[in-house]
Amino acid sequence: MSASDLPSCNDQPPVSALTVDLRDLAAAAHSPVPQAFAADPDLRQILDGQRTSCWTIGGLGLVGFGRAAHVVVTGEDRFTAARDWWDRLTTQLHITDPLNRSATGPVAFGALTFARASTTSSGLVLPELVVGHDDDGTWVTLVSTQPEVQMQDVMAAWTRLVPQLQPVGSRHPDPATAPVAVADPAADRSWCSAVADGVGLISEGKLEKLVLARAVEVRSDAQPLDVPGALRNLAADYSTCWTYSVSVEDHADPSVNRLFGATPERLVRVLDGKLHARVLAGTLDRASVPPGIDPQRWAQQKLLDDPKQRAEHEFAIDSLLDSVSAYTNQVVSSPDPFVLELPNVWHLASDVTAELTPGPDGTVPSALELVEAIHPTAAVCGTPTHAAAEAITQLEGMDRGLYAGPVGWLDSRHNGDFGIALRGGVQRDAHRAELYAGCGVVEASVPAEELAETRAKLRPVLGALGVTPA
Ligand SMILES: C=C(O[C@@H]1C=C(C(=O)O)C=C[C@H]1O)C(=O)O
Repeated sequence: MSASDLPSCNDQPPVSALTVDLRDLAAAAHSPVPQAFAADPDLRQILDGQRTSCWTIGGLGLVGFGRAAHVVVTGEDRFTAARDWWDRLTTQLHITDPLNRSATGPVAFGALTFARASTTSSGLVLPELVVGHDDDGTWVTLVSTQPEVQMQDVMAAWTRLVPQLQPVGSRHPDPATAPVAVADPAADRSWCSAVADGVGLISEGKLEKLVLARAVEVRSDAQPLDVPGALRNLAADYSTCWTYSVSVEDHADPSVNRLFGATPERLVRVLDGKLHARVLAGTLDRASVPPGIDPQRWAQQKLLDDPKQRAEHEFAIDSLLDSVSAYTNQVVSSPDPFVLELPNVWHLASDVTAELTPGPDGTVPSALELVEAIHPTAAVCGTPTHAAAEAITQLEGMDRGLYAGPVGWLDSRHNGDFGIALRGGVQRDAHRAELYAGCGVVEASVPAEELAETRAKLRPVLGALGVTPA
């Protein structure tokens, strides 16, 4: 299925977009922008509300409010259909953007399924108002159905859509009414046997690596799940990860099928003709350090010096380099991975940058084009890709939906930033969410250890939701 004609959801299509510098907006007479925010525009202060889209890291990034248009796409051509919709939409918009740099002007938030055969909706959302903050400044973009947009319209939209400032920092609900993770020992056992089957396929030479994941259900009977609160907690406690939230479908109840989490893995960023990626594969639970051992030495020994972890990482980095080779003549990647420290785990990580080669028309490929070329890497699928994807379908026995798919944003100049939707989940309704975690499986993998690794990866999002540990 492909994107249909504009508009996808609203009766009236957006026709214009205006970007203003936050300083100008805050300085205008009767501005609704709090002076405290103008002085310190840490986006985590406005990361609230039920209809918020976000992509933030340490207070920088983008937060979107409301919905001016969206597109839902599925199937193998979901990337091209989304791209076509966005190109058509932005060509038709009258854009006033004096700042004219990455992420200013209209931006869409997007989430796409891991598998082409998934029945889950992929898509893009163009929020009505976006607040952006990077090292060079802070701006606000309003998308409107009116041909002429003024500063007053941006102020009115701010008043209507932007929540009250919240202090940055994590807060957790009362343990007495905390949500619970539904324990399912039989599902854990069958997941371990799927891992053993995966190891079997590798031993038979059918695969070299595959990534197997499982889902955990969280329920909150006493009160609605606080997903905005979880986003604020993740953004505060995991400030080196990208906190994301996108609702592709437009449900009257905004909690239905909302994707959320905080990922440490950047699939691809396109910024002014350059590509950036952070590949992760190889994991160590920080809670596993034996007493009396220096944690840094332990991490070095168990990750950098361990052939199993290095092999897992090698597959992931090779798959990325292979898929970007057609788009660049010059790739820079450190010869050895480094150890990335997160509050819950250490990962083997490699940062990659590349100069994109312009096509005959002088433009470089768009972020979404690269996302399509790169997804799925062996960090979340396996090697060889197609055989691993088939094994995942057979062994996991679930539709991954948006988990492990690309999530992020794109602008109208082909810039964008996409991560892999990990360390999070999908809220199903006001009282229920499904969270996901997976691990790379190689010949030396031990099922019980992989199960423990998924638990370590689930800790951040469970903690952010206030789930009481079992
Ligand atoms: C699959 C996940 O994580 C991926 C798998 C990793 C591994 O196997 O070591 C590490 C980081 C991610 O690339 C997940 O978090 O669900």
